[in-house]
Amino acid sequence: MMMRDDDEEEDQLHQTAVLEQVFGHFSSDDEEEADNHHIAAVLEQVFGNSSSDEEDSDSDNKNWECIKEVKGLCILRNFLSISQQTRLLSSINSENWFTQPSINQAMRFGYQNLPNWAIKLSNSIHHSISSSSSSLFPSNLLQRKPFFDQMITNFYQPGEGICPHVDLLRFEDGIAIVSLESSCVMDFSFEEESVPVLLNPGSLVFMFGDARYVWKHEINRKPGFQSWQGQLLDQSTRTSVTLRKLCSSPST
Ligand SMILES: O=C(O)CCC(=O)C(=O)O
Ligand SMILES: [Fe+2]
Repeated sequence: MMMRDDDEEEDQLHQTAVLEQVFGHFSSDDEEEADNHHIAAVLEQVFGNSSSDEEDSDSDNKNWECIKEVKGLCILRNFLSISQQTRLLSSINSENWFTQPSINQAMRFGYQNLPNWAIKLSNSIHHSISSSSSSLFPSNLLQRKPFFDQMITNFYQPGEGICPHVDLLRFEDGIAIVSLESSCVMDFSFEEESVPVLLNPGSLVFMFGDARYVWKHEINRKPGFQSWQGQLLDQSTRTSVTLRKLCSSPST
């Protein structure tokens, strides 16, 4: 969080006063234990929950990696911390979308129909993209409102993936995919060329231009196909959230 200097100074004074108040009067063991709880509570109040806050700190200095062979394909590997991944997964699970084995995909159309957690995710993706250094991304994409208004959550069992495809033209340029649980390799292909990209849990993929319109993407999780740097990847369940923007006048 950014703070003005004078706010910061005032805040430090406040913290000192609180710490003095907390640490100033240890006596017996019982009292000490009670105090420890109190200290933890006050520290949390003053500094926030440090274990998660440290990890969840702002995304400005996280680094985008752009895949040079596939123009318009960028990935932010540390988009979500472990605790953020856990929270997102539990929000998805509380939708109860995937309680029957036959259902492995949930879609929502229209900004007002997105779950709250998807709106927060969309805001956070927008922030990560717009705070990236220099001109990695086309500026017209960043200015559209809402940034995303369509969501697909896919739930994959081991062995399940997605066939090669280009996303439908009814969606605008600029598509985001957030990966959770099992790592997987997504293959981008164009004519004879194929480029494997590792999608680690917590990563954010953003595709635009050629990566979105020209290259197909595919995940083949059939036994034997998921290998990265010569090593077969462990396959457990995988969840992904894809966010897109519907075109205002739909194409076919
Ligand atoms: O699950 C993924 O990572 C990709 C999903 C996808 O490509 C799509 O829904 O169009
Ligand atoms: Fe897709």
